[in-house]
Amino acid sequence: MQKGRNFIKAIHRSFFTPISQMDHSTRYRYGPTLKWNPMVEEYFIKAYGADHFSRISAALTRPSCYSCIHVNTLKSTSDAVIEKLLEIFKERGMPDVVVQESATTWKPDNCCKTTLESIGSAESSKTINSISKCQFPGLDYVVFVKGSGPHAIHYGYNEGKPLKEVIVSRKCAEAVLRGAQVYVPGVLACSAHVERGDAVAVSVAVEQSGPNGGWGIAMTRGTVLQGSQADPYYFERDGFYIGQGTAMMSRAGIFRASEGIAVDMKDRVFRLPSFYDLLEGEIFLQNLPSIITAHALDPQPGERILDMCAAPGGKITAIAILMKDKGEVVAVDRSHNKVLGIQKLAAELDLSCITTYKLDALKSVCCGAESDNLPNTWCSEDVQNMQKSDLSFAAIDVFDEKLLSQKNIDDLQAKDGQYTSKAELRKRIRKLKNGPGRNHTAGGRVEKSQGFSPNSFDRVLLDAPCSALGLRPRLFAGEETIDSLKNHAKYQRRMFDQAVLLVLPGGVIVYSTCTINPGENEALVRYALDTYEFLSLASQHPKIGGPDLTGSCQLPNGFVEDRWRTPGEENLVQRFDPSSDHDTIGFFIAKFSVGHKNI
Ligand SMILES: C[S@@+](CC[C@H](N)C(=O)[O-])C[C@H]1O[C@@H](n2cnc3c(N)ncnc32)[C@H](O)[C@@H]1O
Repeated sequence: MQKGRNFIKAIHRSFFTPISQMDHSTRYRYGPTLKWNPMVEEYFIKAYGADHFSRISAALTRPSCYSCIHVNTLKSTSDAVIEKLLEIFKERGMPDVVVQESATTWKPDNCCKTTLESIGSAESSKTINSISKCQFPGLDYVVFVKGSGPHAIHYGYNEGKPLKEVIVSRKCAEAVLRGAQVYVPGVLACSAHVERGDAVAVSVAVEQSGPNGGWGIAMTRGTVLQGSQADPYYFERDGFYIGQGTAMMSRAGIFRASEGIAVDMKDRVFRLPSFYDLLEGEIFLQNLPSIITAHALDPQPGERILDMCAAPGGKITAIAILMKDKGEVVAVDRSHNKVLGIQKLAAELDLSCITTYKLDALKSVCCGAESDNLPNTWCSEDVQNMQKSDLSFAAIDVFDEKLLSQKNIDDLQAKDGQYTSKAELRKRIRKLKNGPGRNHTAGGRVEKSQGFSPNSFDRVLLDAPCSALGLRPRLFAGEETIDSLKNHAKYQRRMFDQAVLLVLPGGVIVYSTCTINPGENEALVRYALDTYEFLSLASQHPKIGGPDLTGSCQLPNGFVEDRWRTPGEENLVQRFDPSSDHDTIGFFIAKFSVGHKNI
């Protein structure tokens, strides 16, 4: 840790510019550059071309400029929802929200500036939000609410009078950019003498590369900011200001409390209305590509459907709604608490056709009598070993080390009044985060599944755990290495093998990810078609995403070699490009028709 701090200080010194020579007006702005692992960056530049990749990289740092609302058609209609939302916006002091003719999506140009230059110079303007029904065929139950940004914010900097500031963690900042408030655990540093009610500028500390090639944040929670160049990450935070808010606690209070809102955000770089707790059961927020994934599966009422990685449950509930709640929809996830989350969402939406199980998707085929004649690989040691070593694979699943902060440890030690091992503390902190645990959950029970018989589902969705490099907004992307990307791909192929066994001949498999990594997308499709000759790519409706990448990619050092689609097949998949006009997250959908199985 000390080494890292010295390294950061060295960087500070080497870039030191006397304060009088700095142009502070450009410092307090939002114009981040995404950091990648250099090898991964080189791979993506090869795959996309330098210009295209730099557009993708810039788009990832911004949220989509609209919120996408899925209306539960079993309970309501888009028209009714639009009317209710207008009423709610009026009550919230936004009487000028207008209803627009149906929209496809909003081009970023119309609401969010696309280039870093324009981000830096964007003028703050009054937000006129609009609301409209989606125009894509079959998606009239989707409602878009337009937001705006990036806005230049006047933080009130005066020469010689430092701003009161708060530095938040990256995860916290990404949530704030999506419309959240700043909560106490997200605050890393705060100016001296901040009192409740003070206006504070909010910036983010993003991981920096350390001397040993890793990434880290060399800052202790509770750091005092002086508003000078000696402050931690002073130079690195240039262009990483996400808005201004009112401190809801004093500086001391923020670092003493364990929960609550620390800063009530009043002026945000991106203004997107919050839908928290709104019209529960009638609507839920869902990315457009996720909605389209459910359509691509084309589930029919009465069928038996499996979602192998179902939590938090967005796609499986969308599927159940498309099936009019008729049929058998099986939702599995390996996480007990996440399965409870699916149950909660299904109950909220009043869906009764969904059955949930805790199950490791790598073991989803039951290896009983029925499957005795399967090739060894399906239940082999290989698969079991992968499960043991896969903890680091599920990027969006990672345990939040932040919770193991010294303060949390101190609090728990103080409560106990005795020494407790770090492992025990970890367990308890996880409980604090995840709730009381499997045997003490309020209400729902989670059943464990032993797996399912081969050829027992009409359709299977594999919305695979992935590197999540398409999720927006994202302020750092350096954690993924070429090796970790390869591991994701291995894991996904093993899961796909299980999907192939479970689906009936004549059935459908839909594979999707929220990453821009072709090694987890196009390369999986190549693997599937090369391994199983009875699979073929099927066309998808509606088709909104672009074509996939064709050809192959090999780095000069031979590290990555991916074979992708062959020309002619590329239009059968949907690749959602975050830098495209649709302004969605980065996403990939492939749909396979299953012919007569010869395994
Ligand atoms: C991309 S998310 C799925 C999102 C979900 N389909 C939705 O639309 O709400 C991936 C999920 O896979 C789960 N997962 C990861 N590894 C798994 C495994 N081996 N078996 C089952 N689920 C797994 C994670 O817990 C995570 O919830």
